[in-house]
Amino acid sequence: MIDIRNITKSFGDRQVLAGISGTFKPGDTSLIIGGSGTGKSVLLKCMIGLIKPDSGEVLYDNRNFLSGDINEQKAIRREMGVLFQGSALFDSKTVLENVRFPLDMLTDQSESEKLDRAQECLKRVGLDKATDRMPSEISGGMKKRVGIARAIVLNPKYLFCDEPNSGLDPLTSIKIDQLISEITDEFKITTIVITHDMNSMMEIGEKIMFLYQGHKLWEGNSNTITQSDVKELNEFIYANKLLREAEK
Ligand SMILES: Nc1ncnc2c1ncn2[C@@H]1O[C@H](COP(=O)(O)OP(=O)(O)OP(=O)(O)O)[C@@H](O)[C@H]1O
Repeated sequence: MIDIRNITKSFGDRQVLAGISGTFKPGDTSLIIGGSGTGKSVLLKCMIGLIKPDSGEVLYDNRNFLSGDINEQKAIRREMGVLFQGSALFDSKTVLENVRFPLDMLTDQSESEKLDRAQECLKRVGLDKATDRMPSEISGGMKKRVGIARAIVLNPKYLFCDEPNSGLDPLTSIKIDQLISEITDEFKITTIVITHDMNSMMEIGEKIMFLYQGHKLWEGNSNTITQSDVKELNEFIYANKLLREAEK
């Protein structure tokens, strides 16, 4: 369970997060949605420790990530998996080496243990036959799968995905969403996905938080999102629908 409490962040005199609170549960794929520049990525970065908020708390299973002691912070970091936008694979490493990388960096497992675990994760994402390929030789959807395998290789309790569908066609996007959702459910991970993809919202939004100009304006799920009376959310959904129509 992740609890965020009253997170604020400004850059100069521009307030980007104006006091965001919320709870994210294990086994749920929770979405943070909103238009461009509304603070989604900054919020995610505050949660994983890449940006220090001006105020507020982030609790990982009741452990205070921002003001806890350094060893506790390290332990929490070790329990996080992150799928970055664009997958962020190492171009000079094979698929298998990319997935093995966190094990090389953060564990003292034997070579065979690391190999087994990396292969197991690649199998889980359906890429066990692509282990020796280079990132330049695989499709965008496969790269995302490698990114997911790498994000789960250390068995995370918390998984963060920043725009996992960016650059993918609608069908591949749905498959990636389903994979994230299945893995979340299977391993009871607390997963947070940043997206502005309408399909994702309808397919995997067990909990959805809508940000608008640094404020949380609405919270609900894929069943309640179309019934909201929040004008800004309805406009966001409408704009998304128009975009989808235009893409057809
Ligand atoms: N390091 C920074 N320094 C100054 N301003 C920043 C910094 N990081 C983000 N911002 C600003 O904070 C605002 C929110 O940015 P953020 O990246 O969180 O938006 P977003 O909702 O994720 O948008 P998008 O969907 O386009 O990625 C933007 O106006 C951005 O320019």
